[in-house]
Amino acid sequence: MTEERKTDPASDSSNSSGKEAQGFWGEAAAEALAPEAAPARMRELEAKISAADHAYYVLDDPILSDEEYDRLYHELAALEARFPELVSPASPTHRVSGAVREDLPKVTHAQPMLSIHTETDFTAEGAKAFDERVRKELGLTDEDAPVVYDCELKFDGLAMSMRYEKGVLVLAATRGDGTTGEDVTANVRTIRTIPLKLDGVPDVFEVRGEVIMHRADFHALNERQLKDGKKTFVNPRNAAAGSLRQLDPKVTAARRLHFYAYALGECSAPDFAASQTELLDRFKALGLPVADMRRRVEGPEALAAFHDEVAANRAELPFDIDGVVYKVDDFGLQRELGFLSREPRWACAHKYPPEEAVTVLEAIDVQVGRTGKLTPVARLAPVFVGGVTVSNATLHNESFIAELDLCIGDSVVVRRAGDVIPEVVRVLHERRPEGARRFQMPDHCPVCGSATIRDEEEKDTRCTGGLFCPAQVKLAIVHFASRRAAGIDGLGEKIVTMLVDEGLVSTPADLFHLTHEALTDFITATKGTEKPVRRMGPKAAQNLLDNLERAKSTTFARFIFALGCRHVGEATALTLATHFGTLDALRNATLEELTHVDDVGEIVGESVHAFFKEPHNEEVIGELITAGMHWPAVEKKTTASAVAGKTFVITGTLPTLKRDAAKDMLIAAGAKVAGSVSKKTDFVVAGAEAGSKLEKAEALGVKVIDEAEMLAMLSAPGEATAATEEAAAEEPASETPQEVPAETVKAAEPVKVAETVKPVEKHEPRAPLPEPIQETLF
Ligand SMILES: NC(=O)c1ccc[n+]([C@@H]2O[C@H](COP(=O)([O-])OP(=O)(O)OC[C@H]3O[C@@H](n4cnc5c(N)ncnc54)[C@H](O)[C@@H]3O)[C@@H](O)[C@H]2O)c1
Ligand SMILES: [Zn+2]
Repeated sequence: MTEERKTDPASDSSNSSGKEAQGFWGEAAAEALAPEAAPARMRELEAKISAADHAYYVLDDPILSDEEYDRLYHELAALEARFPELVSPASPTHRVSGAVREDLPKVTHAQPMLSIHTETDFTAEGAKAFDERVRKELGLTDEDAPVVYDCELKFDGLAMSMRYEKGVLVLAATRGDGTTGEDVTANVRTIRTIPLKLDGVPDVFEVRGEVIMHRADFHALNERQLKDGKKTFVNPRNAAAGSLRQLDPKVTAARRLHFYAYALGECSAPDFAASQTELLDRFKALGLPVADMRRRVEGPEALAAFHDEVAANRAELPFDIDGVVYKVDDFGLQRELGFLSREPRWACAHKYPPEEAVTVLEAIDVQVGRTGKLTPVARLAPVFVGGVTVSNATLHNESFIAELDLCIGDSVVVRRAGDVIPEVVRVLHERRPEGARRFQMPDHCPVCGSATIRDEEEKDTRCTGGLFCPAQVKLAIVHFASRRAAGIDGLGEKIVTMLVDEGLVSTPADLFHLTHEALTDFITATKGTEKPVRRMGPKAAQNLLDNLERAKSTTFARFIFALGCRHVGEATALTLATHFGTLDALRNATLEELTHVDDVGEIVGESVHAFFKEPHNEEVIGELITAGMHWPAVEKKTTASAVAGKTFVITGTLPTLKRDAAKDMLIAAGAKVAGSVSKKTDFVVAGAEAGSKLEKAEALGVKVIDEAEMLAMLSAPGEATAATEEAAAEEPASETPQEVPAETVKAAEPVKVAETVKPVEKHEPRAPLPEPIQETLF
């Protein structure tokens, strides 16, 4: 770091480590500078700071982040301390920065408006340093009582002075350069929380405080600006300044500004208040807005405690603050302490680490989530922001990168507020280096190498190797095993995690190769006791194996649903099963054939097509069939029964059928099955102990039937409706298992898969898959 500074004093963007990261900003750089380089560096810093001041105070459109500005400022101040003979009379450190807009009327302040000293140490040491300085100035020793302070929020807005004469608001002015400000009276009158009249105040009464904009209003304003094709504001502080320093009060009125009072300017009653606390209490009693978050305390520990407490509650405030302010409470002591150039000695700002910082985007990595979503992640040159060193930030998706117009190599503004994950919020396009590269989403999954597919609707890119990709395998197996998919009881997330982490299973097909020995094996416990433990108890293991055996006999629709192909919910699985009839027909279907299936459409069609095209998936599907998964042959079209198109609700315990089975039968016959009774319900099938649903049916006059009547209806012919049409209408387009209907089946007994069937060759696309035997019997 030191070396770097020596050889490249102009490098302003390397700001990552060491002393500076703890809040000592540019001072380290100043210490390291060779004396012969000082004059040039100081002139350079003055020019940079002046240019930044102009952009910030006059144009309300900063060209540096606050963190960069403060670092340059502190470097200059430290150089001035080290080389006093080189200090320029026009140095920006000597004046209250700020300037006035030429087209606004000017006001000379009756009393100058000053800045305040900033503590550069963000820790409790900052509070201690201030207290020590105050005690020293006052000549206090350890024997003396602690100093009493008033602690306040440091509002991040712009300072403003309001003059009341005989209780009437006659003038409002911005701080400007401290001596001369801008007359913004007409604009200030539009701020609703500011009283235009005050009762019982001295004849001349100047109230000073901060004009701010709430974060919510700031975001709304920027949205409006975007919509109207106007320039957006960088932060609420600049938006507040831009809104107050306006030629047209109507614009200010529309911007919803707020004001908080914290100081007294000229006042015709010299004894109006004896302390800062009393002043703020009196302001409040007069109806002036005063922030509640303030405290009168004694000694440096209490200052630091206030600093900490406000930090913890900062995110909940509706507006931005950039620190807290400590003020010696007693006005007598304040007078004694006096001023040092542009700053009172009796106050200091104790800031928080900046929430925004500038750094360089070094690379973009891609992570694959549990659902196969590819997420680009920014690899940043480490930067100290929001109190921690940040080197990664999520970039969400390709559109986010496009909207930011972000290239690898760009300088970016990173924001980290509170516990919120760091974000890239802006690109400094004017700093784009030569050779900056655009990012492209990879066309193959970085984890498993399967092809990726772009989902236009959801604006994201996904790995298509759902059955194979290690990033997705846990969720894929949990879904595969879920009740209305393969229906393997006892395979919840916890067991699946264990099986995958222990290396026993890496695809759903591996489940069928689990053995009792492997499941009940002893493993060394990693946490707590060193005693070896069993993976599973013998009984639980046997249950799982039995359930796996049972799950081999399934239906084609359940099988399709279990594969977990994106956008294929239960209803789509049923549609695909009835439309294609066989696994071979489905996996060989062209994109065109798929998108022409009723209720499938383009997005689902593309997803299914990509899924079956991916050799890795095909391999796993082959293994599932070889392992023995089978289903009865599918009857492609059905004659509708009397229940087709009707809506049923099932309630209570039916005498012979499980509710799930009854539901499957109804759906397969083209009925809808709803969860609650409404006017749209055609029939309620009630069993024993039916409760509120039955009452509701009776109240609404919905026909109530029993299981026998339902079965009779199922076997009675109805109008010619295709069963699938109705069922597919309620597509739950999600990845999570919901209610799945079975497809229309022939009442054939499941037959075992022929043992002679060979598994598909690995990685060989379109090699024939082993067929469940019923289908080859056709
Ligand atoms: N990004 C840029 O290019 C750029 C340029 C110039 C200045 N800045 C920022 O502005 C800062 C300097 O601005 P400054 O001179 O106004 O100093 P400051 O904002 O750090 O502190 C002084 C100001 O604090 C405000 N304040 C808020 N709450 C207060 C309270 N309770 N009591 C008293 N005062 C309170 C007042 O407006 C006062 O003028 C820099 O540290 C930098 O962060 C940034
Ligand atoms: Zn993958």
